[in-house]
Parts: sequence; C-alpha cells; structure tokens
Amino acid sequence: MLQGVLVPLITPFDDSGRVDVACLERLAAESLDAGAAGIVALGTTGEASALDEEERAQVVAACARVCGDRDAQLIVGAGTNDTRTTIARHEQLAEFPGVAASLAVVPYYVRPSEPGIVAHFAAVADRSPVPVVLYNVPYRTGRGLGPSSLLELAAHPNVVGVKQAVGGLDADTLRLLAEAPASFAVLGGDDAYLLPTVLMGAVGAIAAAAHLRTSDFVQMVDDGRAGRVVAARARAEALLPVVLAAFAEPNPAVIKGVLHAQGRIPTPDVRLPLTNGSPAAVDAALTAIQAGHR
Ligand SMILES: O=C(O)C1=N[C@H](C(=O)O)C[C@H](O)C1
Repeated sequence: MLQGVLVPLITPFDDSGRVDVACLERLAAESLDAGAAGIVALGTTGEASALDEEERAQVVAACARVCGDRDAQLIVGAGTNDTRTTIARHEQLAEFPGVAASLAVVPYYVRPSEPGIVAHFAAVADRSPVPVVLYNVPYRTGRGLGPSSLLELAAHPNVVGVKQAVGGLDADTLRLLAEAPASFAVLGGDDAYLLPTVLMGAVGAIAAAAHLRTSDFVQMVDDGRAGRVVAARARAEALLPVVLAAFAEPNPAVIKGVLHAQGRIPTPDVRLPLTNGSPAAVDAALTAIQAGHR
C-alpha cells in the first residue's frame, strides 16, 4: 500500500533549457536518502504540462532507475483533461518497470459533471496497467470529487488512493477519511494541512515543500501516524513558515529558486507561462528554511 511522504520532483533544466537528467536522478536519490518513501514524477511540481513526450519519458525512466535501486515507491502523473489521451498515457506506463501507481488529475478546463468525472476515472482504471491514484485538486481543475464519488471509485479494484488537495481539512475530507476502506490510501496534498489530515487517518502525503527539509516532513508524518502528537505538532509548526514561503508564488518557482541557491540544480528556470521565483520570495524561503534549523 502507498504510504509515507512522496516528493513530487521538480524537473531541473540546464543552461540550454534541456531536462538535466543526471541532476534529476541526484535529486530523487537525495529525497529518498533523506527518508522519503517515494517519488512522484510528472506532477504539477514537475511542470508536466510543459514537457514534450520525449522529455516525459526521460523523466519517468530516470525516476524509475533511482526508485528501482532503492526499492522506493514511484508514482507517475498521467492525467489529462481528455479520457482517450489519459488512457493512452496510462498504457505507456507499461514500458517502465517498477511504477507503483499513476496519478490522474480530475479533468480540468472542460468542467465535466461529477458522474462524468467518475466515468472518466472508471474508464482509465479499467485500462490502466498500473493502479490509479486520483488527484482531487478543485482549485486547479475547476471541478472536484465529493466523498460519495471518491468512495464509489475506491471500490474499483484498480483505484488505490487519492491525493486530496481541496485547500484545507474540510468536512468532505473528514467523511472520506472515516469511510474509505483500509486498502484505499488517502494522501494529503495540501502542504499546510498535512499533519491534521494524517491525524485524521491519511497514510501519507505528496508534498512539494518536502524538497526542502525532507527529513522533517518525513518525521512529522511518521510521528502523526504513530500518534506522537506533541512532537508532530512542534514539527508542523516549525515547517509552516517553509510551506508558506514555498508557495508564495506559483509552484514550483520558489522551490526551484531555493534549490538553485543551494547549488542543487543548475538553473532556477521554470517554463512559461510560469515565471521564475522573485529574489525576494526565494530569499524569504531560504530564511525560513534556515530559521527552522536553529
Ligand atoms: O506536484 C505535486 O504533486 C504537488 N503540487 C501541488 C501544487 O503545485 O499545487 C502542491 C503539492 O505539494 C504537490
């Protein structure tokens, strides 16, 4: 079963704007060595929508190599806003050994009905060679899934979890956590609310801010899952300024700026329509990271 902290890796670009595969492998290895249970390739943070097919394949192959070496969980973003394309992206995952699951976002832009979204995911899960994790992120997609639809999909044998990112710990999420079968992994997807979500039953998290202070995120989630509430809360409070700073501008601009300032990636560049993190936002994040180490 999927569990623990998974880092949705940024995609590093070199000076010529190409994907820096060696750097990506290093970042994946650093995250896993710091305690992350796995990696998400081609997430929002990985700028998947700005990569072409060849680049996407490079990223998945690199992450599969590192996760394979370390026996770590690899989830690969494969959702689009069209059912046929989403099925095709899922079928391509059969070429990569060791993919634990796909991450399939609620179809964005077209604003389907909730039954339409359920039918979309059922069609994808029917055909996918790997288990499917739903990605419920209404503030990005314009549409979301309520608890009844999520629980209906949780009964599909090839739907194994959800990354729940609804902008808070709301009553719908509490109902989902209370009623989901034990085999269905609810993963927190809002970095600021990870601990409360874990305390109410989530088994892990997909958190972009875990690029920074990875081991603290891992410890916080471990403590939360084990019921060590005082320790977990202290760590969550210490990490909150890091999370707020990381998301002060559109993700992953600030995280890339920080990783570049730390010498971990060759450029801080994101691809348009995103723009690079401002120096002020990157400095504020570096200060927040440093403060938590004191
Ligand atoms: O790429 C991801 O997966 C994540 N993306 C979210 C976003 O950019 O909205 C943030 C979350 O931490 C993980």
